[in-house]
Amino acid sequence: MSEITRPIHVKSEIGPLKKVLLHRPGKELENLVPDFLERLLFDDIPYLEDAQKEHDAFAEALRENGVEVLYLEKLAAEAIDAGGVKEQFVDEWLAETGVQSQAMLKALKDYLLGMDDTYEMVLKTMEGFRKTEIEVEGGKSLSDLYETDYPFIVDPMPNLYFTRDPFATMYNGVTLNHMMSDTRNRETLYGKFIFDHHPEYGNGKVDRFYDREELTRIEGGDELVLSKDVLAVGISQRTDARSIEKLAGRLFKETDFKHIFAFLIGENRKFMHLDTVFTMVDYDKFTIHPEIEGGLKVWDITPNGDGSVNIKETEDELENILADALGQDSVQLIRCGDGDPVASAREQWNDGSNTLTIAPGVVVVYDRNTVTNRILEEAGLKLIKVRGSELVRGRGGPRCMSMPLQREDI
Ligand SMILES: NC(=[NH2+])NCCC[C@H](N)C(=O)O
Repeated sequence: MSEITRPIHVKSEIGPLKKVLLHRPGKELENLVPDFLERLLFDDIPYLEDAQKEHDAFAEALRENGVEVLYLEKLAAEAIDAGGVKEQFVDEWLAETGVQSQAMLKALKDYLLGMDDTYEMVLKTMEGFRKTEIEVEGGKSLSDLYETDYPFIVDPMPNLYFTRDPFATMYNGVTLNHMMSDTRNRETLYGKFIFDHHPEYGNGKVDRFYDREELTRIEGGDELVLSKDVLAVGISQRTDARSIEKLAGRLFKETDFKHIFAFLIGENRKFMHLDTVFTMVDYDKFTIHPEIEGGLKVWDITPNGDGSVNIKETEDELENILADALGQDSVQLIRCGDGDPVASAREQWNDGSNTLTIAPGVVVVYDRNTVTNRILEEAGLKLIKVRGSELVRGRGGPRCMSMPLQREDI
C-alpha cells in the first residue's frame, strides 16, 4: 500500500475514504423558480433549510466514519486569497455570466469587489443575482428590457452541491472538466482557481489530466476509478466518446491504468451519468440499474505502448469483464429495486444506485430507497443511511454529492 503523500490520492472507488470535498447547499437553491428549472437541470425546488440539515447530517456521517470533510467554497476562497487573484476571479466569473451590458458588468464587479470577505463573495457568485438586487447607471440593456419576465441578471448555480461532476480525482490528479451545460460548466471555474492557486492543491501540486478549455465534454459522474488498473467512463448525455479517447492517451502515459472501459449508456436525462446506474460497493460487488443491462456496450481501451491506444468492443458478460479486469473470481451485480420494474424505476430516479463507498463493503445510501437497501444488506454490505428528501430533488445521491480527495489504497 503506497503512503498518501500527495494532496490528491485516489486509486479506487472503495478504498478507505480519508478526505472528501463537499459543497453545502446555499442560497443558490432559493433562486430556483418553476419556469426555469429545466435550464438549471432541476426537477423540483428543494426547501433550503431542510436540504442544509440533510447535507450537514451527510457530512457528519462521513466524519463519524473517519473522513475529513472539506468544502468547495472554503477552498475556493482560500485559493483566491492565497493567489491574490480576487479581481481576476471576478473578471473570469463575469465573462461566463452572459451579461452584455458594460454598465451592468461594472455594477456587478463593483458589488463583488466591494465584499471584503472573500468567502462571502464566493458564496454570492454561486447564488447568482436577481434583477431587483442591482441598479445600474445609464439605464437598462436590451436584454434587461426584452427579457422582462426573466428574474435574474446572473443565473444561480444550484448543482454545485454535486461536487462529483465539475472535476474528478484519480491517482494524484484531476480531470478539470468541460461540462455539457453552461449552467454547470461555470462551476468548473472554482476548480480552476483551486488547482491554480490553493496553497495545498494549487501550483502544480495536483496533476491535471483534462482541462475546462477542452472542446469535448466530460463530467465526473461518468468517471469511476474501479482500481489502480481500471477506469470506467460512461459515454452519456454528459460525456463524449472523443473526450475518453483524449483522456486515455494521457492517463496511460501519466498513471498506471491498464484498462479504460467505456460504457455506452446513451443520451438519457434519467441516466445522465454512469454513476446513476452503476457504482462499486465492494471488491467484487456493484450496484446496477437493470434498464442499462440489456444490450449494454462496453469498449476496452488499452495502451499500445507507443502512445496510441487499442479500442476493442467487449463480447463477454459484464460480470466476467469486471471480474477479469479486477482479478476477482466473480463479481456480483446488485440490481436497483431488486430488479422489480416499478421499484427499480422509482429508486433509480431517487438515486438508489448512486452509492458512496467509504470502505470496502461500507456504503452511504439514501434511506428512502428501501428495496435497494434491503438487497444491499442481504448481500452483506454495511449501509450508512442518510435522509435525502430535499437533496434528491436535484437528481443526485451520495456519490454525486462527494468528490474523494484521498482514499487509502486497497
Ligand atoms: N454524478 C451525478 N450523478 N451527478 C448528478 C447531477 C445532477 C444535476 N442536477 C445534473 O443534472 O447535472
